[in-house]
Amino acid sequence: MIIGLTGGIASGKSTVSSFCKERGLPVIDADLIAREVVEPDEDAYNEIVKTFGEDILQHDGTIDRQALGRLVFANEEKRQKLNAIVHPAVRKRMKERLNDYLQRGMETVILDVPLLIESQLTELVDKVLLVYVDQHVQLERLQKRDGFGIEEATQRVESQMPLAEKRALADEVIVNHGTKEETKKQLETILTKWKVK
Ligand SMILES: CC(C)(COP(=O)(O)OP(=O)(O)OC[C@H]1O[C@@H](n2cnc3c(N)ncnc32)[C@H](O)[C@@H]1O)[C@@H](O)C(=O)NCCC(=O)NCCS
Ligand SMILES: Nc1ncnc2c1ncn2[C@@H]1O[C@H](COP(=O)(O)OP(=O)(O)OP(=O)(O)O)[C@@H](O)[C@H]1O
Repeated sequence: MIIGLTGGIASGKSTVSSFCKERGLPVIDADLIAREVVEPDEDAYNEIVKTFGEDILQHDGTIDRQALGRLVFANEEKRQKLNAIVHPAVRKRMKERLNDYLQRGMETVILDVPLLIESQLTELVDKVLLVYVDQHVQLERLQKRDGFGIEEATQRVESQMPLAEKRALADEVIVNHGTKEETKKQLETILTKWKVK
């Protein structure tokens, strides 16, 4: 079974995916792959520099993620341009990793993809598991974790489909308002229901 783990920025996906890893389940993390495919020897890196200019580079030539983030989350057209460069490469590498795991005989694989629903990647998965929080909790946790002000945090949250809408498209929902322990219990209940070993 291929499980698509999704949510919104700072909703708690990494928290849930680390519980899955602790339990021995293989997790493919789209955020990590999105970092790999923009390293300096990759095609997407050259496209990004061509599109956004050298101002988004650090002294060592790697992409300054803070600077690029400030640009794209303040401008929808720029965010779409970045998506058009990065997403095909992420999709390709995710499929390769998934095939590797399946060939090695894994019965369950978790795809941790923040934009699973927005990017129509649900076709890759058998079940969609959503990590949900109310928007005020999401904004508070995002500001606390990344040190953003309310304006920057709001821009990032609003660049994604509202979690309330994603809820209707998920097979199961973990509500991540309580303690991390309570979240872990919800995950266990769902995995048991899905007969994941
Ligand atoms: C804009 C970038 C440079 C900011 O980097 P930064 O290190 O600050 O954030 P990071 O990559 O860890 O992402 C944090 C969260 O932001 C959200 N997010 C990232 N990219 C996007 C996007 N294009 N649109 C909406 N939300 C996004 C996701 O919820 C993600 O989990 C980076 O996010 C990026 O290259 N984004 C484009 C690729 C992408 O869509 N990645 C998401 C999964 S494929
Ligand atoms: N149940 C919880 N109670 C309190 N804090 C939490 C809880 N779950 C997650 N957090 C905190 O909220 C922040 C966001 O969680 P996490 O990093 O797991 O989200 P994410 O969905 O993976 O985010 P992103 O999409 O930005 O990568 C983190 O600082 C995390 O420690």
